[in-house]
Amino acid sequence: MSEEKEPIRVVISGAAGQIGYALIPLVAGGKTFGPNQPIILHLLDIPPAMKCLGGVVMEIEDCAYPLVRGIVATDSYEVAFDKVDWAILVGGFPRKKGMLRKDLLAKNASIYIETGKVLDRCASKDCHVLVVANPANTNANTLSMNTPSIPRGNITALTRLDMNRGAGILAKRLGAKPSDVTNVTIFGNHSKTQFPYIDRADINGTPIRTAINDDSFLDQGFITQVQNRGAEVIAARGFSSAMSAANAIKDHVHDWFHGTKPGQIVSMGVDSTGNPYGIADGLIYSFPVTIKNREWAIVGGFSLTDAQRTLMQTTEKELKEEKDEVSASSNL
Ligand SMILES: NC(=O)c1ccc[n+]([C@@H]2O[C@H](COP(=O)([O-])OP(=O)(O)OC[C@H]3O[C@@H](n4cnc5c(N)ncnc54)[C@H](O)[C@@H]3O)[C@@H](O)[C@H]2O)c1
Repeated sequence: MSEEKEPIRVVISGAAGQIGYALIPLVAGGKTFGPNQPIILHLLDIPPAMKCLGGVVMEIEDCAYPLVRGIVATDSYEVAFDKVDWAILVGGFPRKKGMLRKDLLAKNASIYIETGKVLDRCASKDCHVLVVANPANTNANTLSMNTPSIPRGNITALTRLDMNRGAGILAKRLGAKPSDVTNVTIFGNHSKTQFPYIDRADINGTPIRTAINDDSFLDQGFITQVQNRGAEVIAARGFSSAMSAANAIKDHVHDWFHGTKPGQIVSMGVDSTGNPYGIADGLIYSFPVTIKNREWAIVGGFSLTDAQRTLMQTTEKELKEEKDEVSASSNL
């Protein structure tokens, strides 16, 4: 009989929210870290959400998950981040009606400065961090500037949902299985400026451009559809994507933990410093990556037309502006 693995500590912030409710069953049920990896769940939320979080804890207990070896539910950052190995940061301040982007950035910057400071002090020095809360790339960058003792490569932002959306749209158009569409790439920010790139994507070995045979759709309609999909879900449901966001978090963390398969390329918001695409250093920008031993590497050499380079620069410009706005609001 093989020896049981040591449990790892996994914190989910914003655990009482919509995404938390859809994500916890995936993490607790072994879909992220695998069916043999015991976990201790740390669940963080703010004081007004503690009653609701108490109900979530009861439900986790009632699921009797074999892998869950402990639950810590708290509104204290110090308790939540104590010795954690993985941090999935979903908690943040939502955009309210009439709120300026500048104000949203400043509000979340203050949360992610504090989160970074406490994480740096309390978490494992090899803590792997995924930031989900929007503006995800910029929150991840703000956090990283406040975690000097955690490697910058360990801080990432979620763009896997955009990648999955792209694969889903292409598969639907082809009447195919989404899992047959591989290597759709997201460049840039998790926002409406993101650039979904399909010239390395294929379906069962056939390039997507050949299979779809409609350049005007691929170079325009498809891009706009992926960029606007989140807003479409909000307009229909009245809430932002939660089931699909949780599923994408599961995919991101699963591939980071276990590594990518041969030939598989995934998208993650990662440190842009030294990237092979000429994007400015010091951003958290989404690139195509492969992953081995829990370290990602950017895949270079994608061929790009001038129009595609312009799309990459548009989303880069937005990230630079967000970074500057955060610096101006917080003297980072
Ligand atoms: N990157 C992506 O692909 C992606 C996709 C979907 C949603 N999102 C973002 O994820 C975030 C969460 O979405 P949701 O639908 O679960 O929202 P939600 O409002 O249902 O839940 C957010 C939770 O965070 C908590 N929270 C607020 N401030 C906190 C803080 N300082 N510390 C800890 N917890 C805090 C809230 O109390 C709430 O329980 C939002 O910012 C949303 O825009 C990102």
